[in-house]
Amino acid sequence: MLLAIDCGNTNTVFSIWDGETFLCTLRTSTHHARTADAYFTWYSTLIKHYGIETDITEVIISSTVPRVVFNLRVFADRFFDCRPLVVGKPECLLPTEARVDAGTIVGPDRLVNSAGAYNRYGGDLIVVDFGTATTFDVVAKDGAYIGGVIAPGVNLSLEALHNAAAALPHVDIAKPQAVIGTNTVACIQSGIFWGYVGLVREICDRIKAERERPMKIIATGGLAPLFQQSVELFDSFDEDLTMHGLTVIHDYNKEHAA
Ligand SMILES: Nc1ncnc2c1ncn2[C@@H]1O[C@H](COP(=O)(O)OP(=O)(O)O)[C@@H](O)[C@H]1O
Ligand SMILES: CC(C)(COP(=O)(O)O)[C@@H](O)C(=O)NCCC(=O)O
Ligand SMILES: [K+]
Repeated sequence: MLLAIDCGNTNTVFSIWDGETFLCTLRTSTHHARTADAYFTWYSTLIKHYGIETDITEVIISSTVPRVVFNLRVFADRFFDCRPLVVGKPECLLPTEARVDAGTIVGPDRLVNSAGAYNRYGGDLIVVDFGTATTFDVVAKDGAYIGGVIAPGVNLSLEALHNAAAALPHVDIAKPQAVIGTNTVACIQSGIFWGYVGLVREICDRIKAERERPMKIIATGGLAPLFQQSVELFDSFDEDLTMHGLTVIHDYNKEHAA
């Protein structure tokens, strides 16, 4: 069985893949100082709680936070006696190319999303991931990641308003009743919600115009459905796209191992 780990700047997600389905998905906050022992304590408690029979023999990691990789490597080695595959490291082969400026280190989550999306939907895609940052990954006809867009994440924008303006409270994102807010919370929700609808639409339209072709828009990340329910922004919402991408990259490396 494969343990796939997707470490973002906010959350770290573990999923167990038995070759056909994800048996479970566990989520913890990302914290670089968490030790291998602490990961295992958390992990084994939840596995026991859910009563899942596991036999982890392989681990694959994608991390947008380089500092956490060391402890995750020790975790894989100590508790599963295996050397994890780390996306972005030279020994981890990718099924598709990244055609970007020389010297650019693309976020591994974006390479994984591109590989997962190409496998499920084919080429000519825009993958929108609502994480700490909101990323747009452009996938060419042949599956190559050819660049994209990085915008501040929804929650990050809400936090930035609260942190910088003394009179603005912390607000959770929600679809506002109207565009014109008649109280402070409604005003902030409107600014972020409708601002993001505009941001996503404008960026996707401009990418399509720049590429001069129709493209499918695939959304992932917990906040995508919130946007989709009010306006048609995406062609598909794919909750486990990053995890799927990790299994695709894992399979590719098994097939092509020397
Ligand atoms: N279903 C959801 N509803 C509301 N907020 C969510 C949901 N899923 C994730 N978030 C929030 O969205 C932000 C990004 O989360 P996540 O996708 O886990 O980011 P990352 O991959 O960068 O760690 C975080 O602030 C998180 O709390
Ligand atoms: C853009 C990101 C911060 C998004 O990370 P996330 O929101 O998933 O935590 C990450 O993909 C990253 O650090 N990228 C490096 C630069 C690049 O992709 O071009
Ligand atoms: K992510």
